[in-house]
Amino acid sequence: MGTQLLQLHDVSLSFQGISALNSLSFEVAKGEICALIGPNGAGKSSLLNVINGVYRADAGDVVFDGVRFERIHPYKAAHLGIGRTFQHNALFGRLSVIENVLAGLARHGRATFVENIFRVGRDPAERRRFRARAERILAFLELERHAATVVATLPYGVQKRVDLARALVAEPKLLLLDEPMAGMNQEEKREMSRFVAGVNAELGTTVVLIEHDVGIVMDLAHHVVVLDYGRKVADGAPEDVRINPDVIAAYLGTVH
Ligand SMILES: Nc1ncnc2c1ncn2[C@@H]1O[C@H](COP(=O)(O)OP(=O)(O)OP(=O)(O)O)[C@@H](O)[C@H]1O
Repeated sequence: MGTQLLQLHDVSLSFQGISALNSLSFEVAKGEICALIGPNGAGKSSLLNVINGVYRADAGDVVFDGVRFERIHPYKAAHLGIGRTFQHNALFGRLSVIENVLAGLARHGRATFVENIFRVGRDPAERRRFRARAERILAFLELERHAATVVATLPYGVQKRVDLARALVAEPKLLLLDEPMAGMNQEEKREMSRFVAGVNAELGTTVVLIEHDVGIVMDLAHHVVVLDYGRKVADGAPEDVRINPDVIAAYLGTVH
């Protein structure tokens, strides 16, 4: 798929002497969907946290869109074009869907988050532009009819899509999704997969996602990286990774 958008070189990270990532290297090509899989505690979330600056690696470096860094502040990562959703719901439950989506632009404008959502920002042109962006993303994710709905009243699967909208409204080049389908039933998972595939194909966003459901991963991802105890055990096309004996031993045989 052409050039690399993200490269990790020998990244290591440990917590109080316990290794979470062990000299990990891999690359993500521009325009692909890359899935990170591996048993619980393998280091998947830690890896996303290093890429977007929540954690600082002990060693190694990251190159994103031609910019090399050993450490990066999460604000800077967002400005460079790295978007993120979290494993646990980080939405504002009492605010509406559009207010939550506007919160995804808080780091990108001149007005503060509160000014934006309550429409009292300093710059009316910016406010209009942000609202138009939020409305476009809601339409793309088929959330328009929920725009004014308080998030906490929506079904879980729809809330996860609002979380996706909030990450996407900033128009990231790279979208990091931490278990976007966790806790969903099969129908919700299929629906979410369809939206992630649509974001990738139609908006051109490169995606790195963590997902435990191997069936979903095999259908959705172009590229799969398998971690075990902070090390990479496989890296390749889904059809090759699926038959790799190390993967079967490390992951596919593990019950979650
Ligand atoms: N903030 C932290 N403080 C201490 N240890 C941590 C911290 N974050 C992660 N770890 C440890 O690092 C290792 C990797 O954890 P991580 O959450 O990255 O794995 P994971 O593959 O995302 O797991 P899961 O599938 O359960 O989310 C684990 O041993 C975990 O206990």
